[in-house]
Order: sequence, then structure tokens, then C-alpha cells
Amino acid sequence: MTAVPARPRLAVRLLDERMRDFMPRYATDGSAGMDLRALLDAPLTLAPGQCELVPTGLAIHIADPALAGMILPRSGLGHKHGIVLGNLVGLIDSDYQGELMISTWNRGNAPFTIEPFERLAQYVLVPVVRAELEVVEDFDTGHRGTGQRGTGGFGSSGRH
Ligand SMILES: O=c1ccn([C@H]2C[C@H](O)[C@@H](COP(=O)(O)OP(=O)(O)OP(=O)(O)O)O2)c(=O)[nH]1
Ligand SMILES: [Mg+2]
Repeated sequence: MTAVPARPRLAVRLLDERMRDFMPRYATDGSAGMDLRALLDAPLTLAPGQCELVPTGLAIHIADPALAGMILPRSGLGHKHGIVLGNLVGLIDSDYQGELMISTWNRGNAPFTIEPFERLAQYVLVPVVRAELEVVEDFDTGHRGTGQRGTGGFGSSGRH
């Protein structure tokens, strides 16, 4: 068994008091994400192809640059109803202190109605390694033997 890392504590601001009853939480002990709910005063119907920015009523300040948040679709909504994210994935910077917004896209063929406080997407906290870029004239090719990728990409290894 590996040691279970401590859970980082993240500061959350409730931008709407109603969110106090709808705080994101891990549904099970093994859940990777916490569901984010739609802060809506009334149901919102998205026509096929329509994309709207849906507020969550929450601001989470991650603060630690070695962490980031990701907003991901819920698989049930995405697969069964075509409700995914207009930006495909939302990346939340550690220094972002504004409201978490869900770009909600109906990529399906039928209208879909989002109910107020419905769980619309999920928030996953991920580790981040920040790099420094160093300009070089060429890459070190000393260990680029056969079986190495080199510059091949975009299907260069075939399909099967
Ligand atoms: O689904 C998302 C994606 C982003 N954000 C917020 C948090 C993130 O830190 C900020 C900026 O996101 P990003 O850098 O992806 O967008 P941008 O278009 O590059 O905007 P900016 O110029 O503000 O960086 O917007 C959300 O609330 N929801
Ligand atoms: Mg940006």
C-alpha cells in the first residue's frame, strides 16, 4: 500500500448563499472529481449546437502553483445527452480567484434542459509541473537509435 497523500485544503468562496447547500463533494471515497452544479434561477434549455457559459456560484483559489483544477464533462450527460464542454476541458489556474464557469455545449441533436443546481460537470484537482524553456540549436541525438520516435508523429506508427 502506498501512503495516501494529505488532501490539500482549498479556499472556496460562495458567491451565492444558495450554494451552501450544494457544496461540491466527492461522491465516493474513490471519486477523482467533485461535481459542479449549475447556478441557475430557472431551467435553461440548450438547443442543439448551442453553447452557454453557466455559472457555478463558487470561486476556488487553489493558490499552490503545483496544482491546477480541471473541469471535465460528466460521462452520463456527455454520452447520453450530448452535454459536454464548449472548451472541451476547462483548465483552472492556481492563481484564478474568479467564479468557476462551465462552458456548456449541447453537441447533440435534441434540446436539453439544465435544471437549477443540477450537477453539470466535474472538478478535478491535478498536480502540475511548471517548466523552464531553454532555447537550443538541436536536440541531443546521442540516444536516438532505431525504435525511437524522432520527429515522427501524427500517425507515423500506423493504425494497427
Ligand atoms: O472552463 C473554464 C475554463 C477557465 N475558467 C477560468 C479559470 C482559468 O484560470 C481562467 C482562464 O482560463 P484559460 O487560460 O483557459 O482561458 P483564456 O482564454 O486563455 O483566458 P485568459 O486570457 O484569462 O487566460 O478562466 C473557467 O472558469 N472555466
Ligand atoms: Mg489563458
